Amino acid sequence: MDISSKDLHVAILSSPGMGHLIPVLVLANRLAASHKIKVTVLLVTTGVALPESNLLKLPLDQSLVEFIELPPVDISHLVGPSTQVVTQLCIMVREALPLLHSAIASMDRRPDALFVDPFGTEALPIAAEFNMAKYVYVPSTAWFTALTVYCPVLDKEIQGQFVDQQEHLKIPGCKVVRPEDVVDPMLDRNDQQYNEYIKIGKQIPLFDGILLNTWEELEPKTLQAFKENHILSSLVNFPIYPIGPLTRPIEPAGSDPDLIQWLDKQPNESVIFVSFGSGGMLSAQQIIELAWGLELSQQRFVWVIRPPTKGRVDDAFFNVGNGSDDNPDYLPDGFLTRIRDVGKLVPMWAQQVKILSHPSIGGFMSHCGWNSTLESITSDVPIIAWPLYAEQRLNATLLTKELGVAVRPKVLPTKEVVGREEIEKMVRTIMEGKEGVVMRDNVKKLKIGAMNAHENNGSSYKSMCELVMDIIVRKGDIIGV
Ligand SMILES: O=c1ccn([C@@H]2O[C@H](COP(=O)(O)OP(=O)(O)O[C@H]3O[C@H](CO)[C@@H](O)[C@H](O)[C@H]3O)[C@@H](O)[C@H]2O)c(=O)[nH]1
Repeated sequence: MDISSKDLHVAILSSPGMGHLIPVLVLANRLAASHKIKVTVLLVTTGVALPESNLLKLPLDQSLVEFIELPPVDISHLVGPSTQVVTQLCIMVREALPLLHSAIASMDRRPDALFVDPFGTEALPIAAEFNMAKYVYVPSTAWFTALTVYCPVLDKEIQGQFVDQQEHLKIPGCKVVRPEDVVDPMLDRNDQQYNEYIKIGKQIPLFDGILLNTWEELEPKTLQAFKENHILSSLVNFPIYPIGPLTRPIEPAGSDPDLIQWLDKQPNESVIFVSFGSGGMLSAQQIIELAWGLELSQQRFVWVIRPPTKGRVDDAFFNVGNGSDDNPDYLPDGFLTRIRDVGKLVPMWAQQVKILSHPSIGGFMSHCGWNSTLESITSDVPIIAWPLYAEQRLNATLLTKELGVAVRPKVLPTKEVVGREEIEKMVRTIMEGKEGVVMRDNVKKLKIGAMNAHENNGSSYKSMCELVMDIIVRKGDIIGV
């Protein structure tokens, strides 16, 4: 019996958070649409509504993509007010593992492979029990992944906090990491999220391969380092599948037709879009500086606005779906009247891809979540990099220092307030300065490279075919053909 991709069933486990679910849905779509694979997406839920009801309609081929929301997990007895997001995510998925087990056990057609995101690596024994091939899907860069799998080595080599190191962190074969760019879980080695992160780094290499939402031409050096086994030196031929960029399609006609009509009336590349992902929030003082900076720049803008955070900058991560903000009384006096003709505020959540891909958008002030970054690149839009949490400082450094498609503030926005003059300057730089023209040119070249990667002979297309072939071979081994 010959097995083809049409005979395959893949289950994908998504941890909570829009930044995790969206890339999983997009991957599910791709497997179904291009390879006719049946896909079941299993989402770990927390009882909070998703901010976008249309999201689940994303699959192009509803007959091949099934979506299962696992029953909500309650972790309130396991966390406190100071528990960090990464720790919460790991606990949520851990608590959901028995639910995942029952969901798979009750499937009529047992999946041939289980994909998990980095927070789902503890599902490994479930994949083994059900004879499934197992892969980790990291919806981010190869650089971040290298840091994650190499962190257990750095843990042994380096004394003291990573952020206090005088020298850059070295990962064999890869670009160095500046101490100030380390991911959030590496900021404090005494916090539980550091231990969770180390555990993830140790577990990833136990899978059958890693899928990355990047492409060969974007990160050649780091991908080469993986292939030549510099990073995972204990393993021979550990497969890496750079299958990106996978980005969500433009949202269907939706909630804010007035905004799109307004954008239709603006000149090409004249509007800056300001949004900090699904979880990003700013302090009260930073919101005031940002409002002034936008106003002083005299550029048109669309700003996804949320109330000031009372605590952390990632405070909206688990509950953005619950909020509303119709009364932004924290903005400077008279701001709304003064910006009436040039600025639009969208409370809490916007149709980001629809906005970014609109011809009138000429810049994106972004927290540099990797989905937002890819959406910006594939819409030809240069970036003001405003990293807040997770691996976003690494992404901002990649965008500014290596790819030349972004500017960023001199200070880290999580440490100091970025002043209105600097904001004004950055906005003008990308919207009307010479540097902005260069960045726009660079981003257009990146977009062409990204599109080529998905062509029939493109690197990501080939990588995806190799992945599908790997699942077929493993299924063949199991059923003995
Ligand atoms: O108003 C909004 C805000 C966000 N989005 C969408 O939500 C997603 C947000 O994803 P991302 O930009 O990656 O940010 P986060 O939600 O913060 O994502 C988390 O997950 C990413 C993938 O692992 C990491 O790169 C980030 O750092 C991490 O914070 C994107 O598709 C956006 O288009 C909207 O559609 N409307």
